[in-house]
Amino acid sequence: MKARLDGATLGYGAKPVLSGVDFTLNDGERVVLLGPSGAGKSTLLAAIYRQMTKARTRVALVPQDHGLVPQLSVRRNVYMGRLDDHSGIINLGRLIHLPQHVRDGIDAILLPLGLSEFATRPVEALSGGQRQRTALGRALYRGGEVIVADEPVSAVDAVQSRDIMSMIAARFPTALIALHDIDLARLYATRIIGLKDGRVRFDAETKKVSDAQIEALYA
Ligand SMILES: Nc1ncnc2c1ncn2[C@@H]1O[C@H](COP(=O)(O)OP(=O)(O)OP(=O)(O)O)[C@@H](O)[C@H]1O
Repeated sequence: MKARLDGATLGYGAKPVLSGVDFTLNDGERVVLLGPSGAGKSTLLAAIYRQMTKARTRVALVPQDHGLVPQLSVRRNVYMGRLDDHSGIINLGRLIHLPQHVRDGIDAILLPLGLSEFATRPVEALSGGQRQRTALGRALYRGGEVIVADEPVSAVDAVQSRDIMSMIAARFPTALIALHDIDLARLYATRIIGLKDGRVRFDAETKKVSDAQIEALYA
């Protein structure tokens, strides 16, 4: 088991966003969260991410806003995925010069993401889809037991989306991902959770979730 909530109430102020949440993320699962905008997908992801980092599980995160440093190059933003593997002094040095072996490791990640030609470009000069792929690159470079990703393919095309989800599946044994694309969720997830109106509406193996259940989330 990677994380667990028992009847949790999650939110930001007096009014909860989600209540009565029972949720377990098991090893080897690929769990996808579905639900309309504002249903609480990011809120649930954040709670699970916090719990796992507190327990010192190595987690790679793809936040919805990407969390990139706009002035730094694609390569350096990807390097950020492993900042906490090194001392401050090493990281400071690498801000100025990335050793060849580190560069090679990063470039191997950039290639399948179609970002090789942008390696030295500052993130602020990239398109939305290129930025999103940079954030994914940072997570793939980090690696770990789990990935937590908030709509990680919202800005890329359908073919790229499938390729990226395959890369995620190959690299991370366990995943918790919020998606908007229902077909992609069905293709990728071993389990789907539906959120609506402050509650978990269903939580089941993908093949046991009906189209009607999913449609009801967005009705
Ligand atoms: N930092 C915050 N402070 C206060 N309220 C917040 C904060 N973040 C989110 N909310 C509110 O919590 C609710 C759930 O937001 P959340 O981002 O979890 O939804 P979501 O399902 O991820 O939506 P989307 O699909 O649009 O990203 C919304 O009503 C939102 O306005």
